[in-house]
Amino acid sequence: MTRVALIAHDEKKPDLIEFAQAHETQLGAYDLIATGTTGKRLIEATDLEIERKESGPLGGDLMIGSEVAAGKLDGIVFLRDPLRAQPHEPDISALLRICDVHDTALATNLASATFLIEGLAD
Ligand SMILES: O=C(CO)COP(=O)(O)O
Repeated sequence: MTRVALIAHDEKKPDLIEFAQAHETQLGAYDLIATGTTGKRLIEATDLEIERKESGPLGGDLMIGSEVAAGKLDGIVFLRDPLRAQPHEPDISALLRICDVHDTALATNLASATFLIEGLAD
């Protein structure tokens, strides 16, 4: 089954929620995982079932990265906040890097997230 990770930094969580609501039917057909707070907010705002990992600053990005390394994920939507530094920047860089190592589809803004989700549907 297609497995997708959803992640957003705090300033971008409203955008990700709106995106998930707009694509709820399609996302509902997938195995979904998310970092802790992102998952909590998405579950509150949609009817999607989502497996929650740790919060990003507590290792959630790395947990999702380990799934990428294990070849378990088909795509990641990761709406980063480009305007604020994050305390766990090394973990974020590690996740982006491992996606490139394994050629795993990664969207870091809404425009590319739309392409990713449309691509998964094909
Ligand atoms: O910090 C994050 C990604 O780097 C996201 O973590 P939360 O979903 O727990 O806010």
